Amino acid sequence: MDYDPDELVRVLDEEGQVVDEAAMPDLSDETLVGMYRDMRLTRHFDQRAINIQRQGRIGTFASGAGQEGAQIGSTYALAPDDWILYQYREHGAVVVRDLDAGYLEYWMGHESGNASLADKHVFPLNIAIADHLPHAVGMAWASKLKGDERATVVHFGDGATSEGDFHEAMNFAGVFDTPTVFFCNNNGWAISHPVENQTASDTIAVKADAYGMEGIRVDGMDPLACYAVTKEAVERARDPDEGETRPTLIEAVTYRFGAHTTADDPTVYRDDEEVEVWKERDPLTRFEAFLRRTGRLDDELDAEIQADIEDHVAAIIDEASEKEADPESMFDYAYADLPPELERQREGFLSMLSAYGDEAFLRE
Ligand SMILES: Cc1ncc(C[n+]2csc(CCOP(=O)(O)OP(=O)(O)O)c2C)c(N)n1
Repeated sequence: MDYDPDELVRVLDEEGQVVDEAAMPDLSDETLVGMYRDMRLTRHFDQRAINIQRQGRIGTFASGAGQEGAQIGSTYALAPDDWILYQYREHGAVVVRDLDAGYLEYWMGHESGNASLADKHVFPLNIAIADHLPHAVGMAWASKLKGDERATVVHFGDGATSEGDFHEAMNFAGVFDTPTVFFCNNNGWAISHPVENQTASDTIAVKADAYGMEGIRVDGMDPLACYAVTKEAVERARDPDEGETRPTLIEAVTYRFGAHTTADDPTVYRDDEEVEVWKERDPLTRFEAFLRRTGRLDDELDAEIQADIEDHVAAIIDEASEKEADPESMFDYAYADLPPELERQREGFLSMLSAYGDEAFLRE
């Protein structure tokens, strides 16, 4: 699937010029600069997380670099108590709801990290692809039944659209008119599979037709366009005047600049030239150019923002690093009662730990 700007909803082009004045969201200067700060914070967090993974302080990390415009633009369009369910790469959505040490704890192997998002109306991270889509529809259905006028936004990748859960969730949402915003981050790849391997449809957005809902294809590298289409989708979800709620499928055409995770090497399946072409469309660079051109950002403010986000990320890394890892806890959260085979593995693991300490991890 190509990136053809003429076929996407856009507000800004690659140079940060406004290409569609009518679509320009009505946002204060403070909010626009806030969006930029959150995008930079997300990119910086991402880089630091990869660094500390390399130092052995995180198990595996999924970089979201390149996708900040889609994540932050869409999340700014929500009310603070709208629900967010995300996959594992959309750190920007968490950043908008306030990034703290708890989030990093998840990546450092502490179950407490998952629970840290509950009071931010963010569900725990979801590794099992597309499993969270039916949950998102259920959550939205609950809002509809309660009449609390909350929308539920669910993030997933292009690969997730090949799962049965995607189709079941879309079907249920269409039939029961749940206030769900399906936000597909089409970053071109599902690990080593290009999006062309996922579907024979022309686009992902077109699938909305089959389920009787609106489908929108937006430039995922343009935070303002992502804001605008999500705002519209969220309004359609709430519809307070009519008391009717409607779901929407948004396809944000974006790109993952880095590896699938720190356990992956993308050079074996995709060309460096492709990455370079997409880097020209970097959402951060274009948004920065827009803010500078319109007099909302200068070197002084930029340096202030950079210093502030560096301090913030350093502080949460220090705080999260103080927590002692508890390797035994890896057996704790999948089953209420461990099946005999896992119980046996747990016993074996504990006796290795007591005999060899941390060396136990290095033994065959
Ligand atoms: C149900 C399930 N099947 C397979 C996997 C292995 N897996 C992990 S990530 C991934 C690719 C997902 O791609 P996509 O949905 O496009 O999201 P992206 O990683 O590109 O953000 C797969 C197949 C999994 N985690 N869950």
